[in-house]
Amino acid sequence: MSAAADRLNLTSGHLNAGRKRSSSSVSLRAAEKPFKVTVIGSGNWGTTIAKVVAENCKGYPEVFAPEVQMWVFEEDINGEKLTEIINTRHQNVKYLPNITLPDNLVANPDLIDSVKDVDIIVFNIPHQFLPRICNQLKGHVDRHVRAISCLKGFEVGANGVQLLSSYITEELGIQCGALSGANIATEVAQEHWSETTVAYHIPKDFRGEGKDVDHKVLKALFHRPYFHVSVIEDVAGISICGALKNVVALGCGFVEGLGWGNNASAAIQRVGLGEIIRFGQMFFPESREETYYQESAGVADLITTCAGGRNVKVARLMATSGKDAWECEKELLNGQSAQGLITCKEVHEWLETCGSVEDFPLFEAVYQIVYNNYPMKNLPDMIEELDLHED
Ligand SMILES: NC(=O)c1ccc[n+]([C@@H]2O[C@H](COP(=O)([O-])OP(=O)(O)OC[C@H]3O[C@@H](n4cnc5c(N)ncnc54)[C@H](O)[C@@H]3O)[C@@H](O)[C@H]2O)c1
Ligand SMILES: O=P(O)(O)OC[C@H](O)CO
Repeated sequence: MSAAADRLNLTSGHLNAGRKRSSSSVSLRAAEKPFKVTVIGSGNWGTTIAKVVAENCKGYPEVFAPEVQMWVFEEDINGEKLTEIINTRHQNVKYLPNITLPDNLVANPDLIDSVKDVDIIVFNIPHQFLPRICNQLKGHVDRHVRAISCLKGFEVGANGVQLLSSYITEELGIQCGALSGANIATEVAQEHWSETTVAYHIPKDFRGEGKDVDHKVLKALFHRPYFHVSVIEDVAGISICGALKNVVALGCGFVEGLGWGNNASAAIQRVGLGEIIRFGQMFFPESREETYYQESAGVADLITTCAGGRNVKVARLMATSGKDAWECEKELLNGQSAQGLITCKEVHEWLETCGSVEDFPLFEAVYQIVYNNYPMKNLPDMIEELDLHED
């Protein structure tokens, strides 16, 4: 095959849509051996991203193996296994109902079997389950496997506060980037247009175009006509925003539930964006400030989450019902997770460890409301009292 002939000219609608920094070329080299892809996770976002990935793997057989495995945490749904329902009726009736999934997406309840001979793993589970999943995967994933984390949260432990992509790299010894954006799963699943950001550093042991994963491969894997992908390098920036916007969304839900309206919600988002950026500057200086403003994973995700995400809904119900966070999550989400409830505790623990709680009054207020029943009506004072700019 000639050098020209072994390059795929992906349609301009595929690789060239929108402003793109990493993939101005439309040409993508056919893989020597098509990349085999597995998605770990089958919740609301896990199933949606698996649909996106399976559509592209079917569309680009020169680059990807058409069959995509999706690891499913097995559940019994009215006497039937969830995996059987997905594989026969092509719907995830519990976590993404009324969306038809591609028939090349195969649900697999066996985690280890789902990553057999895999080249690319897409992690997409609620982040509290990541340590157990990584523990199970240890020893079963080759060091040349590449990964993308779609999770939103942090890992806080002996190593301080860690990005989940770094945690995956450390636990499994594989290169891992991240995908994050203004992406309410059901809207993406319904193929309503949205944007996202993928961030990935090319590793030192990169084996070459056509043999290894690069920015163009990642764009081909995730970009759809209804899901426009920007590929950048700032893994830390997009991950910080993705994790912390969930904490800000809880704050928005509280003031909305109290009936304070749009001005109060905008104030929380303003303060929240400032704290997100400060968190990045203090603890992840490699993150880039422009990512917060320019990328879908930045302020756009903050806006969409605060408008219609699960965290805001849970916090709103807490305010209107007086019930605690866990009751509200259970009542509203049918087994899905409001990640901000866990993230605000992780952030609090980390900030306490490094004596920086007072630098992040909104994050701290949200933590105190969720875990220690502080009255939400005091939120403005809690932010004001600790305001660094006060004389
Ligand atoms: N849903 C969205 O709109 C959305 C959008 C972007 C990013 N995210 C992020 O993606 C990540 C995954 O979210 P999601 O919406 O797919 O999940 P989800 O909130 O729908 O959670 C349900 C999933 O958790 C699984 N689960 C339950 N118990 C488990 C266990 N013990 N071990 C492993 N898995 C278990 C369930 O089987 C199910 O697949 C989160 O970090 C979330 O913040 C979500
Ligand atoms: O429903 P949430 O609050 O988990 O937010 C969903 C996505 O993260 C929005 O991009």
